[in-house]
Amino acid sequence: MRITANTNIDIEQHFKVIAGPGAGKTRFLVNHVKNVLSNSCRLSRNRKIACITYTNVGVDTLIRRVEDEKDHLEISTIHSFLFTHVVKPYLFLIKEKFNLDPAKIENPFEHIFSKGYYSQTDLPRRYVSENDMKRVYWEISGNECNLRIKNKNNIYHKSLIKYKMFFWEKGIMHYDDILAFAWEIINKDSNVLRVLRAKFPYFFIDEFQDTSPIQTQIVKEIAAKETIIGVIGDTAQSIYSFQGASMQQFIDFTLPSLSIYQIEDNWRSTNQILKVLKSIRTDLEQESPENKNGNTPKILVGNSIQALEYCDNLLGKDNVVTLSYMVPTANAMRKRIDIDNPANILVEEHFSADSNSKRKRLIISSIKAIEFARQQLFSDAIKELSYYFRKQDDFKGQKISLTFLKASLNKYSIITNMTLWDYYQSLSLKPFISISKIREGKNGNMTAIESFYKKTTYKDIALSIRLLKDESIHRTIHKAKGDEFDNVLVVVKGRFGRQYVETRDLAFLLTPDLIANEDHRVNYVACSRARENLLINVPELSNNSKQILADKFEIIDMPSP
Ligand SMILES: Nc1ncnc2c1ncn2[C@@H]1O[C@H](COP(=O)(O)OP(=O)(O)OP(=O)(O)O)[C@@H](O)[C@H]1O
Repeated sequence: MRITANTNIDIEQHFKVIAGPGAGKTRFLVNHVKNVLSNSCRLSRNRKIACITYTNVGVDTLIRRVEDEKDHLEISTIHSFLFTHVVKPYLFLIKEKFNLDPAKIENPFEHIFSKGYYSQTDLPRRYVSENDMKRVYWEISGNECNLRIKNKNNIYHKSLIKYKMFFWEKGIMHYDDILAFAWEIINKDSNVLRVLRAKFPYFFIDEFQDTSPIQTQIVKEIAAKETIIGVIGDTAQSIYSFQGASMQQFIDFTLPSLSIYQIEDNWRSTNQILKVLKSIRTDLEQESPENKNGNTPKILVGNSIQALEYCDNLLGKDNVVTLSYMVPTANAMRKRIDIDNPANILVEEHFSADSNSKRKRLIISSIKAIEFARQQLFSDAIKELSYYFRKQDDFKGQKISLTFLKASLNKYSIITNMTLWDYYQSLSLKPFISISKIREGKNGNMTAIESFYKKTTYKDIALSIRLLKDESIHRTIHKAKGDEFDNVLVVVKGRFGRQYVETRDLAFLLTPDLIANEDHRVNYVACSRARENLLINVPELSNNSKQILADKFEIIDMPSP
């Protein structure tokens, strides 16, 4: 059934809302929450509405929009919700199965591959590479939840569990473990579900297209009694397959007497931007109900920093949000450096040549902290650093961290141009830092570690740093999901260390296929964030493509740098 964002639907019926970008899904959710708050007799101080959204941006947007009605609401990401209400309080139920010490387990972390732990497992080196370990995920099959490796048919569950247990023994739980543990717990003791349903008579999930199979399974188990489930999403915005999500999950999702609603229209973007969006996506004829008119979208061909300067001149400095596919590109835009073919390397992976984990952790944390502080994320910066100085001041290392950060920010223009070697030496001169010496080679022959430190720059590392919470104007597309901006510059580059190739990297405009191609969906999400002005930067554009795109875009060549 077709509805609008302001329609009041039956509050005691499971529902699924399907709609394109800017249709008002978040607005619908806010409106529906208000409707439930006003009309439900099943809420109290201890019985709340759970609002789950996939991103921190989503959480913040909802909090902002629901304003002062937050008391009967629990707004969080699915990981944070399941950690707080299922895993943390009931971990003891599965402690034997996974050899866990509930007292030790802290907040979850991202999985960072550990060579040391890997070498202690019986994982067959010939078949499972270190790189494969980045694609480990949990999968439910029948009555079991098993660890698997994406794109591998063989099941290495027992060996993978052994690897994971090394982390758990140290109190380190990964984000994906939360879902598996939550599933194990609710299947171990039905009382957990009973309590959960009693606490949350309504359970709404935004951005449901990015839900993984385990999450869907958990939601269905909650829905079996009492709790009303509502899911909202858009298949064309499914961009988290690397975390196990699939758009099919959203398409197939059903519950007994589920009502299905559709919201059409696009309230966000101008007709000119909608023309671009419609050319990428043919299954949806979105119109602007207010018939918003604006500027023709632009393709800026050439150097990305010149493109950014062009935007500054056209729309005012810092009035454009740049959206990039990869973390290094977003960081490079922030630092106003044009980089080609960024690779997708985690900071920790850069340091594989250094086997001294204490030294490399301190160096990595210090760089992370400086970069967080540069983005005004001071509490993240201090959290990252204070551990190392915890015994050296009366404030658990926070005072020393602050002094370090202040001095580093003052000298940032020098630090950012240092080699890692010089940076490491500047750290070792600080009286409150104790760092073990790097062994140097003899007779002009550098050791592997020395060579890495001398050939890598601080800047190389800084470009790979992911901000935990990114609300800056230079973001990755994934971090901009659910958000909207007046002016957007989508920065298109070669990716994963590959040279830019127009037929592949600009295919989302030239030969779009949102069903089969996640990269196209990611770029579609980027373009659909723009309210007034959409600009796309590409390194080069063939004459043929210029002709194809000329009916939707003004094409502007940047002068040679
Ligand atoms: N019925 C409406 N009347 C006026 N403005 C609306 C209406 N619905 C939505 N909007 C506005 O349109 C913009 C997009 O709405 P919203 O963020 O809810 O869309 P969405 O469907 O969640 O988008 P996306 O999936 O792309 O994140 C917002 O600025 C919102 O205020």
